[in-house]
Amino acid sequence: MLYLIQIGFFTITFWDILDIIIVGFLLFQIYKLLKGSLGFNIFIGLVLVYIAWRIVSVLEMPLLSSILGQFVSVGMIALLVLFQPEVRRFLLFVGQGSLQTRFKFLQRFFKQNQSLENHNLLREQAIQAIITATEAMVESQTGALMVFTSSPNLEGLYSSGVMVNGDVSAQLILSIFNKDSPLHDGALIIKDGKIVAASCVLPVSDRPDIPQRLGLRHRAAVGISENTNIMVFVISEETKKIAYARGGEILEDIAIGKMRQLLEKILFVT
Ligand SMILES: Nc1ncnc2c1ncn2[C@@H]1O[C@H](COP(=O)(O)OP(=O)(O)OP(=O)(O)O)[C@@H](O)[C@H]1O
Repeated sequence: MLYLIQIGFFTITFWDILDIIIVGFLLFQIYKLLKGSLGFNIFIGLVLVYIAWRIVSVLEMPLLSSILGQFVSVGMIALLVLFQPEVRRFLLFVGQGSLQTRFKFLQRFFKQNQSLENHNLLREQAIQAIITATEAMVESQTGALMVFTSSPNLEGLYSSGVMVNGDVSAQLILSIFNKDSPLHDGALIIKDGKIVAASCVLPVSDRPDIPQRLGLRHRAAVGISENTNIMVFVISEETKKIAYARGGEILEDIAIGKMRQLLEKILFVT
């Protein structure tokens, strides 16, 4: 036996301490459950009877001890009957607590996996939507300017256009760049996989080395990509070619497969 304190015949062991802590915890939980209810007074009454029984037992008063003893043992059954709803609540609380802790890790693991799967699915859908819209615009010789960013400091740019705040879909992109749409002029801005704004005016690059054949749409793509981490795709209305601008440089006439590869690299990568 592991003795912690021993004063003459009076000894306290480690198990006594643990016993007191557990009983204290259980009494506190019962107090929390019954606080404010009528059952609280009954509970206090029963606790007092129990304490009295323990005292008379220690003092070796047999008659009183056996009466109170009977009362306490019948009292246990009465307690269960009287506090049936509270006991149920208590057991539910104990069971729920331990189950929750046990499964918390698994829940977190599955949640993380699920959100990663959702993220990848959304990303794949967004890339496919942009590719589908691009193919359709190339086919119909529709000019387009699409800006991709994750920078939070572009408010100035949005203010020149119209806020959209929509999910990326081929239909939405095609409707925006449709020649009859009031939003077709200017740039579409996609931030973190969302279409944030359309019809935005971009700063035009004045670099002298940009080929003369490239007009304002391409120069605006180069302009916004200079000194920023912004990537831009341009679809030429005139030549039906796709161009890609980044870091102030422009790659003309990229294949649709190359565009998909670039989108996979830049579009809300985790
Ligand atoms: N500063 C700008 N910001 C955003 N979009 C612009 C800007 N300047 C021009 N554009 C867009 O470019 C269109 C004009 O394109 P323009 O023909 O001059 O350019 P381009 O580079 O030759 O393109 P394309 O090959 O499609 O003709 C405008 O209708 C407008 O939609």
